[in-house]
Amino acid sequence: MTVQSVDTAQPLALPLARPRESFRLLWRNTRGQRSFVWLVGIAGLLAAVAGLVAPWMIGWLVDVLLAAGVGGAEQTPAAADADAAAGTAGGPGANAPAAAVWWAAAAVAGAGLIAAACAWAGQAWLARAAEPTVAGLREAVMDRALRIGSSRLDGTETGDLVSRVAEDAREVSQAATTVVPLVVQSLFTVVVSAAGLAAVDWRLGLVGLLAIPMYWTTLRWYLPRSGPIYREERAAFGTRASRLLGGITGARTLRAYDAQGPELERIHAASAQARDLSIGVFGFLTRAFSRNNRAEAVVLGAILGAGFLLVSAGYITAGAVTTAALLFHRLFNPIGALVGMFDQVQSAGASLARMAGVVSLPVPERTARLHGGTLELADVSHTYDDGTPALHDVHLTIGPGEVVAVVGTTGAGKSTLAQIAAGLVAPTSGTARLGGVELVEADPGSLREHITMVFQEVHGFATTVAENLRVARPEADRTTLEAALESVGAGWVAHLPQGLDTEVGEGGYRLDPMQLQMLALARVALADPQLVVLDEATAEASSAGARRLDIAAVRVLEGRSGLVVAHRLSQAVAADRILVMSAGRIVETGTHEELRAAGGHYAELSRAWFGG
Ligand SMILES: Nc1ncnc2c1ncn2[C@@H]1O[C@H](COP(=O)(O)OP(=O)(O)OP(=O)(O)O)[C@@H](O)[C@H]1O
Repeated sequence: MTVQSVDTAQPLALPLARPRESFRLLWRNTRGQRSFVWLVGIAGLLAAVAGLVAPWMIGWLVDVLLAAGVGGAEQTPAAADADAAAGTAGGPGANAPAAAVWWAAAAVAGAGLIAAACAWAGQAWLARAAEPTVAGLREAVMDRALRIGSSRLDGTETGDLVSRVAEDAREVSQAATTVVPLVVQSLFTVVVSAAGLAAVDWRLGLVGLLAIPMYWTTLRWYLPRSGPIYREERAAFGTRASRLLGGITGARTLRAYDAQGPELERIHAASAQARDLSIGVFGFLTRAFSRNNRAEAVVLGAILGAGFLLVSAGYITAGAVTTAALLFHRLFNPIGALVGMFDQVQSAGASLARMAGVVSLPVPERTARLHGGTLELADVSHTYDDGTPALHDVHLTIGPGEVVAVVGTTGAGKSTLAQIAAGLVAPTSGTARLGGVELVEADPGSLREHITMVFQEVHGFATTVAENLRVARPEADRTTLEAALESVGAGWVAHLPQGLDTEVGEGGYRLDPMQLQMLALARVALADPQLVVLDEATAEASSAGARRLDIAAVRVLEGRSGLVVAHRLSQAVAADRILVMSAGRIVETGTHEELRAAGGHYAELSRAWFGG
């Protein structure tokens, strides 16, 4: 049994991590991949810098051509300086403009190749960094989810926890491999191009800054609207899909009643709604981008206007203005992409915060070692987090080798008692001890060695039968596994397609509930604990199967103490003592004969079950 840590002092809702904690967790999980993270950064920076070459070269070319008198333009003083720098001063020869064009073309092509190589390498390195990081993150969440108190897992938080481990991990993983590369590349391009713009001329750089408030206004307009619109569209897609599926699966019934018409109308209505919403989303995106385009047109116009004045005043060359305008133009796509991806980044950030929230849950230190002995529950009461009372002042002692059965109506508190006896749930008041040591303080490994619990719903892990058994004892060899199976009468495993190596669980060989229960009992034999807690372990099987399971349970209990939650009275008859529970209390105690003679609840149940 995997004994989970117990912490009753937790608040009910699973927490969300703050952005800083989320980032720290993410960074911690990049351990081992950091060199790839840096390489991604360097490749992104190089690609962005290589992207500066084209605007720069075109600006230079403009100056060279102007200096050469191509287009009949007059040379400004600043152009003359540039000319000197370009080595074409003193009157260009006939070949100078042509050579400059060739040089510029070669530089642009070279830079393009470098940018492409960097983008390709960056993408490959990012995959190397992101996949193990997200896998580590998922494992960290899973690890914590398995170690926090099982009372939390059984409560209202289960769904939340499952969605954090499954959906949020998928969201983060998708973002890491699709959105993050684009965001990183866009950010580098924006920063490097803006720096390039300021380096060309600080005055033009200042004019370029005008774009920031304009983009900001677009973002403020876009963000609050985008989330609800996309959510509505996704919900409409979901409705359409389920309507279509319902129509297909129910086709025979619809035909039988000749009721296709109304169902088709409903499908049509759902499709029309999804279509209209998609058109609306398209319109919304167009409006968002047109706002961006407006900002870009205004600022580009301002840069050209300011450039005209600066060139006229002789401060800069026409080539510099060309470079500045092209650099500003380079911002358009990445900024558009950043705005478009903002809500995806936000949603991935929210998922990361939810995952980090699980990892931040404290797992209390438990160090006490158990040494076996008598199980003693004293004054035990339990109320679940949602306020449901389950147990009231329960006293129970199970000595070494003693088997106690618990019977009672549904909701009487049997399972709660079993989980407290197994150390899986901490009672809200009172104590549960084994050999004088409190179970809630016992080291999980020590608890696992001494107490094993079998639940009614036995899980078959998607792996081989052998690995399913090794959950209880990882080092067990095949002979040990076979002996354990034999001891519970599960010889049928040898007749499975690949015997112990048969894959079971999701997608594998389908084991029936009785077979799964037998594997669970074989696990108990492998774990070899002092105390076994069986919670309705045979309730699901058919009567023939139930008899075989009863025998297996009796064998597993031989030489051990046991607490058996018995749904069928036949399970309780052989017990040394029987407890009858009602509304969270133990109302009768005794052997089968004593309780029958007493004429109380048990006698009534017994008459109904066995007759007479
Ligand atoms: N995780 C939980 N969160 C909140 N309430 C719970 C939880 N588990 C059980 N309860 C409630 O506690 C009470 C006792 O339940 P428990 O499962 O211990 O009874 P039981 O005798 O084992 O019932 P059954 O035979 O149906 O399994 C019931 O009212 C039940 O609804």
